[in-house]
Amino acid sequence: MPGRYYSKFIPPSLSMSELVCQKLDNDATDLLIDKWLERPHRPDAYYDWFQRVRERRHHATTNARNQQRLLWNKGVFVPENIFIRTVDTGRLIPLDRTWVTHVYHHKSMSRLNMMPVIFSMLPELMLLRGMHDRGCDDIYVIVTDLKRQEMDQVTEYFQYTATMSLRYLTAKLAQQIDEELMSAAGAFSLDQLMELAGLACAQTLAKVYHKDKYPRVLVCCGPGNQGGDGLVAARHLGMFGYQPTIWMPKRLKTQCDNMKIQTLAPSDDTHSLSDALARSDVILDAIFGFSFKPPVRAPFETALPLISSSGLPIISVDIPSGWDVEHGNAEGVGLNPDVLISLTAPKEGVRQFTGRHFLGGRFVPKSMEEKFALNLPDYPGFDQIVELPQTKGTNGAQRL
Ligand SMILES: NC(=O)C1=CN([C@@H]2O[C@H](COP(=O)(O)OP(=O)(O)OC[C@H]3O[C@@H](n4cnc5c(N)ncnc54)[C@H](O)[C@@H]3O)[C@@H](O)[C@H]2O)[C@H](O)CC1
Ligand SMILES: [K+]
Repeated sequence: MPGRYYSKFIPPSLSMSELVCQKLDNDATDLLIDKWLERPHRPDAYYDWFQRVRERRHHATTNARNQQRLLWNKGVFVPENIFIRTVDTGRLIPLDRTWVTHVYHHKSMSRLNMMPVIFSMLPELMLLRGMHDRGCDDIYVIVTDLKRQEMDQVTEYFQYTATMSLRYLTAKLAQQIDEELMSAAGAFSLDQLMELAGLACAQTLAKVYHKDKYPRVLVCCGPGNQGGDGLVAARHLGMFGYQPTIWMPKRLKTQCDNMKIQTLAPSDDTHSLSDALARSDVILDAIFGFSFKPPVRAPFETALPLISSSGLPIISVDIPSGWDVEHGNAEGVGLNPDVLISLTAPKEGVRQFTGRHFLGGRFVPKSMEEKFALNLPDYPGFDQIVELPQTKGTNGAQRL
């Protein structure tokens, strides 16, 4: 992993490591298991359970079901050098952190007292075994070739994320922070904030959708400040070499006109939107932000389904339009974007968002970050955006 970037909010993942995956045959697996069983221990429920796991494995392979595999690379096979991978993400997790984050939560382990073996590998393997019982017979054990110092860094990452996590904002808190940014505590003007927010949106789009393949960006702007973010983003996208078109049923903005960015005539019908969708490669959804209150009103109640049915990739600003700021897409009327760029801090409603998730709004003073316990991630280098880990929806077990 040397030289590869990860931080407290960008977890180390399989793609960052140079694993040599190896599939063990049954004899080799047995040898390894026997070696573990030789480790000093008192025979207990874990020992029995692991024996049963072994038997089941033999039974499974005899019946030509999925093979059990241990995967590792050339690293030295010692507990300090071992990560496991969770079944539902592609993350690598050091064993000691796994104990905290997963063992306690696994139903099948609840009847056992786990404390005596907290530092042992065995329950981890059983845990994995138990987790995989539902879907497959593989045990994924990944031995890395990380140096001690790198292991410490990764462990530090997990310790950090176990104790701190990014705060998700309610609508009220988002509004309060917004106001505070424009009070003496932040001393920003609305235009300044919007400029930085719009730049972050444009950077996110450019990072995910390259201009050679997705030159025609349809920027859909709503009636509030988020619509302003969209206009700023359109201007930056124009500067970056994209060909933005603005759909903004409520008002016009001179800067974009000056740049000859095509703006569809404001209108409450959605014909112009339908036409524009047919001529676009990607959509920037800057319709509703944290002041949205359902249900969706005209003309957006027609516009959102039109946008969804276009099949074009969508990047949403702050919250996918149509989602309740705190309860998400419970009503099912909102857009389902591929990418989300949250501003300042993610909103409660997007906890379940499974696409690529970026954070922008690199303008929050440290004092405000601490006051509101936002636990913001570090922005890399001079970027206006930082990508957050995807919350769920990827199955690491299938990705290796
Ligand atoms: N600090 C920051 O993070 C900054 C974020 N910015 C962006 O501003 C929006 C919030 O702006 P606001 O003007 O408060 O609200 P909206 O953009 O969400 O728009 C409200 C707008 O929409 C209308 N509306 C509300 N509900 C409905 C509905 N059901 N149907 C139709 N229309 C509806 C309402 O009447 C208003 O006109 C935030 O999300 C960020 O994107 C700032 O740019 C900079 C600081
Ligand atoms: K939005």
